[in-house]
Amino acid sequence: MKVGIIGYGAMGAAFRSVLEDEGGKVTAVLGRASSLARTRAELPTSVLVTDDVAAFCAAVDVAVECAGHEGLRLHGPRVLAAGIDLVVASVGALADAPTEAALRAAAETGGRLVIPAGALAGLDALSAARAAGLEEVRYTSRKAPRAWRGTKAETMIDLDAVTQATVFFEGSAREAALAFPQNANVVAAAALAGAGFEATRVALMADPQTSANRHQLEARGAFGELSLQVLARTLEANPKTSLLAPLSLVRAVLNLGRKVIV
Ligand SMILES: NC(=O)C1=CN([C@@H]2O[C@H](COP(=O)(O)OP(=O)(O)OC[C@H]3O[C@@H](n4cnc5c(N)ncnc54)[C@H](OP(=O)(O)O)[C@@H]3O)[C@@H](O)[C@H]2O)C=CC1
Ligand SMILES: O=C([O-])CC(=O)C(=O)O
Repeated sequence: MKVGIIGYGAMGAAFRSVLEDEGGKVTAVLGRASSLARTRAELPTSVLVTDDVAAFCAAVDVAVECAGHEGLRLHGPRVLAAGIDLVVASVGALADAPTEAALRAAAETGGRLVIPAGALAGLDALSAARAAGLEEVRYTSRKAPRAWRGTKAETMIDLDAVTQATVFFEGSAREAALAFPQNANVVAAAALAGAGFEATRVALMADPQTSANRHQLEARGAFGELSLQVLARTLEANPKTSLLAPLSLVRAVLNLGRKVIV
């Protein structure tokens, strides 16, 4: 399987490293023109590094998006339309209805759109439980103040002055995913798996006592109750992003080529 990466930042690089440890092969990277030289320098010459979507599509069987909401919106539909399966990290982009519609329409006749759990756990149970009816789904994210820098959180809470775990946002999964494109992709995946973007409730917290990303998921329905917590190590290159996220992308890609899928 020839694997392509769209967006080679912290997640893309971690994904490639783990995929290759697991025996997979990255054959192409699609980046922005402004960062091609930097990306080229980080990769062996056998990997195509390009900003040309057609050339990228010709070089891969499967694509993994690690490029942020705008990157998924720009490239996702074209990659799917070329018949290439697309595993996405920036799931929160689907909280924008036209983007969700464009991706679903392209997947209808093209490659499959794969939405992995990313840094969260429990999406299998949530998705299964939905068939019997979900009454409540709540997600809470707790990250160090530095993980919220450069985001809308800076206008909601004084990240330099926070001394204890503090909630600075409460709302729906749609509101969270659109307002925090670098930090609330997991709740978009939970919403798509379970109760939907409106009914899935979200709280976001800054916690100066933690260096990990803490994800909590609670659900209640006809199936019973679910309560879980992921205390995730973050990537050195980006404290917003949990290591579990690129690991989840690797699992999703490898499962596409397996006969026995767990
Ligand atoms: N599902 C999940 O669990 C998680 C999902 N995410 C999502 O993954 C994304 C990537 O995370 P991370 O790697 O840590 O972020 P980074 O900021 O480290 O990397 C993003 C990369 O995407 C590139 N990029 C931006 N726009 C485009 C574009 N139009 N085409 C191609 N490449 C582009 C950037 O390139 P440049 O150098 O030019 O800026 C950069 O290299 C996040 O933005 C978020 O949406 C993140 C964490 C968890
Ligand atoms: O990596 C994480 O901890 C989760 C994250 O940023 C996201 O969902 O966007």
